[in-house]
Amino acid sequence: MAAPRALVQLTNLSLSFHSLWPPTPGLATAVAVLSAVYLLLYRLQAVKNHPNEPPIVPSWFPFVGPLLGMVGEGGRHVKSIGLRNRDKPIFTLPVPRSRIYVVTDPALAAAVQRASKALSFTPLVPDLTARVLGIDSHAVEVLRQNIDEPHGFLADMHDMLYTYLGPGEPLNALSLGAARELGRQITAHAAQLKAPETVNLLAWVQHFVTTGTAQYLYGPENPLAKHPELEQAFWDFDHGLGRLLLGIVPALTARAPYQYLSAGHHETGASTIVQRRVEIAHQHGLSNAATARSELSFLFAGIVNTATTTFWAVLQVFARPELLAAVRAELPAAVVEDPATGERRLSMDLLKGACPTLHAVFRECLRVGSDNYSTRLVKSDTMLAGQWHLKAGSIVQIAGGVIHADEGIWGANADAFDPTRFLKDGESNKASEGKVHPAAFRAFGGGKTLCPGRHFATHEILAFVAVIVLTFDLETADGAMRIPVPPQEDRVLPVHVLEPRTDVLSQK
Ligand code: HEM
Repeated sequence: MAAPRALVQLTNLSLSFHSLWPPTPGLATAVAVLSAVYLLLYRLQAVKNHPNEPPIVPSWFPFVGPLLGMVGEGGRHVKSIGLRNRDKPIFTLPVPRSRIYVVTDPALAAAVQRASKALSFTPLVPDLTARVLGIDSHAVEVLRQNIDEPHGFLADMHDMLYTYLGPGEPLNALSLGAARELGRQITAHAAQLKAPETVNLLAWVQHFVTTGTAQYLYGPENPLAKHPELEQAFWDFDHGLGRLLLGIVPALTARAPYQYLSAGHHETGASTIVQRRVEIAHQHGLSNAATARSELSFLFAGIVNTATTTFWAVLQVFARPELLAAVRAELPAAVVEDPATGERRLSMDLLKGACPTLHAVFRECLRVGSDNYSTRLVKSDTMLAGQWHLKAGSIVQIAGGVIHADEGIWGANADAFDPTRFLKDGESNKASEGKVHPAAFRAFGGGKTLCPGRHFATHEILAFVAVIVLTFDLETADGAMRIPVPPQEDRVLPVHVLEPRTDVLSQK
């Protein structure tokens, strides 16, 4: 016999329920079994693997709850669990047949970074790369060889990147190339402006950074210059990355980068760092097709964080007249004049030291906007900081978003945008006075995976924001007095600095 349906009638806002009670015997049994299974799973998830395992935060949906939460709410899900459990420097989220250990304390984050032999990101790279970039099985095998040993593909690439992007001549040359290219694009754009122009600020900045980065990294024959439609495809890829990581949509194609490599354009027009990357890929036996896909990850690393951080820095400065005035007042100290030609140009060397407010804005944008997770696989059972037992095969995530929002670290105004916290004479200058743990600033990750591009990104972004601030005035498209700053869209996997939840339309 079919169970009677519950009927809800809505009449003049009064509700009349026809109850399922008394239940049929079949329904009652099903409910009893489901309840028992639920209670069992709920209790099971709270059972520790080891007495010293970090405290377990149970999920309302045992085991799969954290994964469902990440699919539905992105990084915000784990961040909100972390913020509700501030008393726990590390906690455990049980997931099917594994554990996720979430670290929310800077000192423990530093301990994770130090334990790089047992806690490593690299074993996760081959599968993630295959999922996101669609590289062939031979390339995946190459990535798997000598993981965490010298002379594997990943180790060689890692060492080369840290050498070429560390302080020194190659970094200076690349920074200068980037600043010149972005400066050239902005100047050309400003020169053709006859009347105020209304733009979507994020898209506007993204355009310059995308085409500029492709140009200075890969040269004039770069795929984006040859196929302008790829610019939108690149950002579609970016916005689909969360789903690619979760394996939800099929991998992309990389035909244009393949054509670029096959024609040998990297040998003639690309930056030295890209030439070295292609060399290493070929030395390890990667085909041009796999190398082309692998390069997409470098283009991605070079573009997305830079574009989004530049957007926030420009917006935050123009949204606060007093901040705009302060930044404009300090910029002349970074401008040098060529005595021979009288030509005035920004000095990359002077920019960071001579413009502390601009530098503080940059760092505060990253603190507020970066919810990234530094992820590690537990390769063998590990006692972290002599206190916490981490089980082999589990995942450790350092929750940047929780650490960046911690009032205990940043002060009572942790949720506010306040660049003075990074200024020596600032009002809330805990950070600049060295009272903040060095591992609390998570925007560039840390330890072995610390972003190799951080020096370069700092030069590039400071120079780019400086050029925009010196070249344009910005006002809202609707003529409102103040430029509003929208909240961040945090319901995504935070694969890079968060974008705004709503568009910012402004007039230049
Ligand atoms: C504001 C700009 C940038 C931010 C916020 C940023 C942030 C990050 C973060 C959080 C990671 C992962 C760290 C971890 O897992 O612990 C990373 C990795 C990386 N970044 Fe950046 N990045 C920026 C700009 C750049 C630029 C401009 C480049 C290159 C030109 C670059 C190249 C890389 C590379 C190659 C990796 C992977 C390193 C590895 O796995 O060994 N980044 N970055």
